[in-house]
Amino acid sequence: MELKILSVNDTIGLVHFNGLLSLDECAELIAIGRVSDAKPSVVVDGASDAAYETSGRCSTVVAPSADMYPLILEIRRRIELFSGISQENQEPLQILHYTRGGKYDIHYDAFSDGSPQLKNGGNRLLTVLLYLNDVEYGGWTQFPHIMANIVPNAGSGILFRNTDAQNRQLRESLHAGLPVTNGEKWIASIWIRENPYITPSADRVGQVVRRKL
Ligand SMILES: O=C(O)CCC(=O)C(=O)O
Ligand SMILES: [Fe+2]
Repeated sequence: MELKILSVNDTIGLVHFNGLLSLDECAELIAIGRVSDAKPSVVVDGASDAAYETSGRCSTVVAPSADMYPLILEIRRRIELFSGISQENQEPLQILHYTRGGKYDIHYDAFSDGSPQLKNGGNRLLTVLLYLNDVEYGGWTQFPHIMANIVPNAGSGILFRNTDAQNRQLRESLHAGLPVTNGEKWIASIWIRENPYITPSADRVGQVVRRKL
């Protein structure tokens, strides 16, 4: 693995890198995404803890078990080395697929004060996004406060901070996945918590999913 740093922004510790995954590994993750039972992506409501589908987040998601796929275990290990934060603090790796028009409107990954989600390992300190394919056009990850636009390219990725020194939402970490204008977009995402991640119990997750358009 030969990691190259392409650019850095200090305000949110945004590191744009290349080479954490090989192109073959990107293709393998996409293949895992294709064979898995993908569901519409959801957004978690900070106050109520409900997860809901919304037109503001238009993609499908799978979180394949790391026990089934050695590559996913290996990626978790690499992210541990790269981020300097224990693997235990990582939420499960998600593979996201956006088709044409797919997007994720402007949002914070960190939870706001008082969110019940904070009980599952504290706040989301860091986000790692791995771009798995070249998008024909669009699908940039945009950070309006720091005026950064990241163009998704296979094998590249970004890491950034979501929280300030008090582990509260960092204003400048606001970001969006802009609409895919042409082609499709595959990414893998991992959120890294303050403390070891506690998986919410399956039946609770099942209960909170409801449709809100
Ligand atoms: O698709 C993107 O570029 C952004 C994804 C994102 O912000 C997220 O999954 O939290
Ligand atoms: Fe995000």
